[in-house]
Amino acid sequence: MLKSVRVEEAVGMVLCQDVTRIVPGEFKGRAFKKGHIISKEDVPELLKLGKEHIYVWQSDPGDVHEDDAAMRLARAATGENIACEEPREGKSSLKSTVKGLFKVNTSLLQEINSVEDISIASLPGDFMVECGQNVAGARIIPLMISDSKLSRVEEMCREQGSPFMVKRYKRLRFGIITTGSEVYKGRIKDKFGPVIKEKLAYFDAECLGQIICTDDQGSIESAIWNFIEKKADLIILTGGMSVDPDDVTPAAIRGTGASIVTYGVPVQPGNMFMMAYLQGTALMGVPGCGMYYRTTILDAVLPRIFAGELLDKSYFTAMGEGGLCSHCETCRYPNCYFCR
Ligand SMILES: Nc1nc2c(c(=O)[nH]1)N[C@H]1C(S)=C(S)[C@@H](COP(=O)(O)OP(=O)(O)OC[C@H]3O[C@@H](n4cnc5c(N)ncnc54)[C@H](O)[C@@H]3O)O[C@H]1N2
Ligand code: MOO
Repeated sequence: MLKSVRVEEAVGMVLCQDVTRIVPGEFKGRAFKKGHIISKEDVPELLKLGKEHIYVWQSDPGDVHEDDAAMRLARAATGENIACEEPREGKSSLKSTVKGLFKVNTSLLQEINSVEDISIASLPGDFMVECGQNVAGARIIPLMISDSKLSRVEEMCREQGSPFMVKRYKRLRFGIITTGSEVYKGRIKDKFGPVIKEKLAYFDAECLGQIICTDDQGSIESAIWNFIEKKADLIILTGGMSVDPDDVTPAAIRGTGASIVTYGVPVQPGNMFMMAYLQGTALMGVPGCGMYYRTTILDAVLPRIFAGELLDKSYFTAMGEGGLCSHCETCRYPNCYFCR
């Protein structure tokens, strides 16, 4: 239990929170550390900081102090490939121990945060994270909490698992099929292949090659089968995705008998994107915008493919809200709302 006492009477007692000193333009920080045993010399200092009364700790078996509580919360919430740190100022940070895709059990996190005085804030789910990146912070609303509330949270996590985990990216094999008579016939230089290769380099993927096809359905289908035989996990087809008579890429994908997840997504740039699966291989038809804009639908989809997830139609339909890129002067994706 916390008890307020006059500073003059607090000598020998344990300070229950950090005491902050602010001198404008000079200093802002901790003057006294939580846990400090107050001495006679501290009394005038505390009075100068404007503290005539302070909280001291009076032990009560039903209460847990904020640091211990933060640690218990963080431990309960820590899932696969996540580590939690010793609390500082009543907060324990959860960090990813790998590069990968951060996943959140949204309903569980909401249930946890519905317990009074509990607060866990995290990155949004399906966020690409680096090794060592902060993914969540756990703290209680100060300065102490009843053991029963913490136990409730621990029980939820025992029953439903942790609300957070990070999925490591798999090492996938991919092929690129570049379509367009202008590229095939050498009228222009291919600019799409390098963009795709650069995006995939982030995931440390293995490139099985690039096939350049003219706008002919049969040739594109053969190129798809070529990569299927080479056991590609992922085939990316570029160009020919929209409305001209020469745009035959969607027809070629359908022509292989692949099952189509979607043709068209509520995302700009990326409207004319196609996603399909053929014998377990993911096929992606990427429209011309994927070559032009820094961030498109492809950047939202790739991390989930590399995390080993199977994508369905509802994943794409949910992208409408937040699917409109603002084309910021400096793109900070994934630190933005796009495709969440
Ligand atoms: N009336 C409509 N017009 C457009 C629509 C629509 O719905 N109705 N959709 C638009 C969208 S969205 C996109 S994105 C673009 C492009 O779609 P495509 O994937 O069909 O792109 P292409 O026509 O094949 O090429 C567009 C442009 O880019 C050049 N290109 C293509 N591939 C390469 C490459 N590998 N290297 C260099 N340059 C390349 C190509 O020469 C064209 O200039 O359609 C909108 N239009
Ligand atoms: O497929 Mo287009 O992507 O929206 O510019």
